[in-house]
Amino acid sequence: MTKLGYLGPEGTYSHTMALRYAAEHECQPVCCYSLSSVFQQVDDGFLDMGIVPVENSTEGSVGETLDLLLSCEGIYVNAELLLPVRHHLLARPGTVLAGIEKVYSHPQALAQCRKFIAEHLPGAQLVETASTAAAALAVASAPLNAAAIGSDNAAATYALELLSSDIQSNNDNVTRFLVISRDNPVPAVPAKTSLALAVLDHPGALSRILREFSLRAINLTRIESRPAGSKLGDYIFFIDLVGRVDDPVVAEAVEALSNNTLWIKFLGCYPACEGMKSYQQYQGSGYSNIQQLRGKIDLVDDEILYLLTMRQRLVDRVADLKKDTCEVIDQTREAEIMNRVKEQARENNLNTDMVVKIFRLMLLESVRRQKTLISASL
Ligand SMILES: O=C(O)C(=O)C[C@]1(C(=O)O)C=C[C@@H](O)C=C1
Repeated sequence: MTKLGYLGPEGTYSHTMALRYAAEHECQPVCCYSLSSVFQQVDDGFLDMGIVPVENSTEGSVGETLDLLLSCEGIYVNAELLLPVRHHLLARPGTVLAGIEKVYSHPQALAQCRKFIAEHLPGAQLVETASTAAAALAVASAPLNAAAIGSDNAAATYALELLSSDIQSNNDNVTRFLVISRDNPVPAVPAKTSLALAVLDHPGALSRILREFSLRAINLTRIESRPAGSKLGDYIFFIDLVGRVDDPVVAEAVEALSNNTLWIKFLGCYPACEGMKSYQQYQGSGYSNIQQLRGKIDLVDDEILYLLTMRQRLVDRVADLKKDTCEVIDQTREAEIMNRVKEQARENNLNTDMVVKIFRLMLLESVRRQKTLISASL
């Protein structure tokens, strides 16, 4: 039977997720005692798959999972799963709410149930444990004045009762898990693709990377930075995008990233989870029909207009500096600009006459605008 590793001990939310996945996919959950052990055992072939938490809607990313995804060669993401986090107050049979003096749980779970504790257990001592499962285990052999905060699965695992259900302050608290394995069959659409990349250290590199996606209407559902572990200020970016890795538009964007990246690592392509917003927004991409192409042309036009606006703002600032001399036209600078753009036009196989006309028009407009601004300020 297929073996699925999860971060134990039994009764953790990872265990709950593993049980749910195993029920649907006929596999056997295997308890591991660290995230790196899940990755290592998948890599060694002892486990076929692993299930690992990657982010929580309240607490943010699980950095260790991201680091392991990056450092383990030949391990890919095959699925994403969402688990709504439901905390309950667990206690041994016979315990009553009024008699509880100690509450055990992981610090995050205690924090996430702050309102309930303040209202119903204001005098109780809070005891922090390594996991919600460890809290349930402690309470299973404690006197009847103790309770744990954890899942219904932890209650079942350690023969505890639910004294109060759904005691979390935020009902939208969700943890996202990834299923990892050694192979990565490209799924049917809708799918997501995860990448990690190191951005070159020059101004604008990150914005150019993001532009390659926005120009192609590729929706990024997540971008996360992690320290590269080398020197302070060096970061690695983790990107999740909506689209299959073999979609020509996605492939073209990834190819275009190479000008601004040191390296790119493909982390996996997997079905987009139905609960994710991005899934509902997924329209499909491509270059195959006129609507799709016109949509992309509109995005490029938006970008041109945005850049014209940015250029105009800079020209206005130069006008400010020219107030004293009132000499607006700078022939040397204009020649420099024209030479540069002509060369780039040739390199990019653009009609140089057209590019020259556009830039002449822009420079003419700069001069007109600067003259108006300067005379208005005098
Ligand atoms: O660089 C300058 O001095 C500017 O005023 C900007 C600018 C331009 O639009 O790029 C505008 C007019 C000058 O003749 C040269 C260049």
